[in-house]
Parts: sequence; C-alpha cells; structure tokens
Amino acid sequence: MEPLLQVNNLCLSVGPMGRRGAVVRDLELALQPGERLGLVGESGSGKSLTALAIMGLLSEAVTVESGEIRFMGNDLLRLDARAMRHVRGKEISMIFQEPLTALNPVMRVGEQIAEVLLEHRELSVRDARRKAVELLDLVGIRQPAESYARYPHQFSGGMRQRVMIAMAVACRPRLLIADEPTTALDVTVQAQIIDLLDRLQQETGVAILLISHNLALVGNFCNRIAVMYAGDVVETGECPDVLVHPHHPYTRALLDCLPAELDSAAGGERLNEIGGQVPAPADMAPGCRFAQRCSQALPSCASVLPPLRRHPERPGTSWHCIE
Ligand SMILES: Nc1ncnc2c1ncn2[C@@H]1O[C@H](COP(=O)(O)OP(=O)(O)OP(=O)(O)O)[C@@H](O)[C@H]1O
Repeated sequence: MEPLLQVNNLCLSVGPMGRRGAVVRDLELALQPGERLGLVGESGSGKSLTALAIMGLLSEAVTVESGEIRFMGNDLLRLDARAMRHVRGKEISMIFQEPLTALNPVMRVGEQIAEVLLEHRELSVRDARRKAVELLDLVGIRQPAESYARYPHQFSGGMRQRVMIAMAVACRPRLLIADEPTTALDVTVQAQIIDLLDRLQQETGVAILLISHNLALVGNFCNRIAVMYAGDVVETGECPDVLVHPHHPYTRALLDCLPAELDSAAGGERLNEIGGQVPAPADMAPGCRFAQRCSQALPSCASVLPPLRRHPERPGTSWHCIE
C-alpha cells in the first residue's frame, strides 16, 4: 500500500550560519492511511519540529537542509504558501498540548470551527454554523448550541482540547497530528481525550501521528512507534515488538524509566532515570548522539553513526546500533 505520508531524509537545523546544529537528521517516517504512529523521545529530540515541518509551520529560525515530505502525491516542502494552506486544515490538521495558545481568545469557539469549514468547504455561513454545532456535539461538548457562543476561557482545559479536536476533524483530514495532546490535563481527563481520539479515528479512518513522552500511552494507542533521540529516529517498529523486545539502548533506557507497577512506585522505590542530557543543537556528535549516555557504546559510536539494522523476521522493525 502507498503510504499516506512518507518523510525521506529530512534534515533540519537551527542556529546562525557557521554554527548551525542539526536538530533533525536524515529522518525517515512512513504512515499508512488510517495508521496510528507514536513519536516518542525526551524533550529536545526533535518531535515537535518534525510535526511543524509536516504542517509547513516551521519558524524562520529553523532551516530545512534537505529531504522531502511526500503526502498525497506532493512534496509538502515544495508547495507554495497558498497550496500548503489548502492542505493544512483540510488534509492535515494538528492539535497542540495547550489549546489556549492555539484558539483565538476573543472569538467564540463555534465561530472558530465554522471559520475552518468556510475556508475549506463550500458551505453557506448557515450550514457552517449548523455543522460547527454538530461537531461540538460529536466531541462531547454538552449543550453544543449554547456552547457555540462561548469563548475559550469559559471552558475547562479538557473541554478546550475537545474544541481543538472538533476544529481539527472539521474537514475530515486524512492525517491528524497530536502533539502531546493530554500532557496539560489531569489523568481522568487525559483518558477521556484519548478515548475521544480513539473513537474518532475508528469512525473516520484518519491516520494519527501521536507525539508523546508517554510510552505507556503510545503503547496502548498506537500501532507503530518511532523512538527519537537528539534528532535521530533510533528505533522503529510495531508497538508490541519495540516495547517488548527493544533493540536500541536508548529505547531500553526509556522503558527502564517506566514504573514497573504503580504499587512499587508508590511504595517508595526510586524510578530510574537516564543520566546526562540530550545534547544541545550546537553539540551534536557526528556519530550516535546517545553514545555519551550509553553503557554499551564503543569508542567508534560517537564518531560514526552505527548502520541501520533490520529485524530478519519483522521487516518493519529497524534500529541504529552496533548490537
Ligand atoms: N525556533 C527554534 N529556534 C532554535 N532552536 C529551536 C527552535 N525550535 C526548536 N529548537 C531546538 O530544536 C531541538 C528540538 O526541539 P523540539 O521542540 O522539536 O523537541 P521535542 O522533542 O518536541 O521536545 P518537547 O518534548 O520538549 O516538545 C531542541 O534542541 C530545541 O531547543
């Protein structure tokens, strides 16, 4: 099957000329129609920049050095601003960690949803309003007709995230990027938002790229996972394969940081942590960027990126390591 999204050799850098640091390096990602792919990694690994590159929303501080982002027959990196606006919102949409920053604070939420519909679909104002109310209902906002006229600050964080999701799915996109959609919410509301995404995904068949620090969440929600470290996808594969039989030392280290059981964590056992930090953009090593923190690293690892290895029986599983 032709992938819906195929990112090839994407390289992004930040910083002034002469001191640019590669924050995303030769990134390869593929997402099939209707698939759920989880992108995980510590803060600073390049997850959000990858998402923003797909959305065509990179700031001027970020340079696209090379690569292509193929989506529905186009390379998104080569579309002009007008064509990209057409794709964004209609074919690809995104929800963010903090909906307050994405919603317009001085515009009624229903009108914000109707605006997306009017921009991308040939609807009358009246029909767009009606559809916006339906969407508020679809995402579980009570009294949708009354809620249409409310402002973002009149909703709780979970309800605002529902409004964001209503806007994101308004035009039935083929790809939904969810960047830490539940991190700012309490656990009960997190579960409700994930249930909502799960239901909408099943009903609409939209593919989802879920960006998260939370391996357990990705393991439960996604089909496949890509583990990023300092700009590299170090390991990718089906969730059960990668999470049960991790090959890359970084994936193993991330999994070791998960509490084995809630009881043991509550009982005072210290949670593991990975010593050291993700390198800053200007300090990226030419080889494996995890080498400094890796107990199995060979002297050559920091200077030469270990080749990509593929699992002999699981072609979708690959990792960059000597092991
Ligand atoms: N506008 C920018 N200017 C300079 N550096 C940036 C900019 N945006 C991101 N970076 C740097 O690029 C690297 C990757 O950032 P990115 O936000 O993609 O990481 P992330 O994995 O999404 O982290 P988090 O989980 O904290 O959101 C980081 O080192 C970050 O400091």
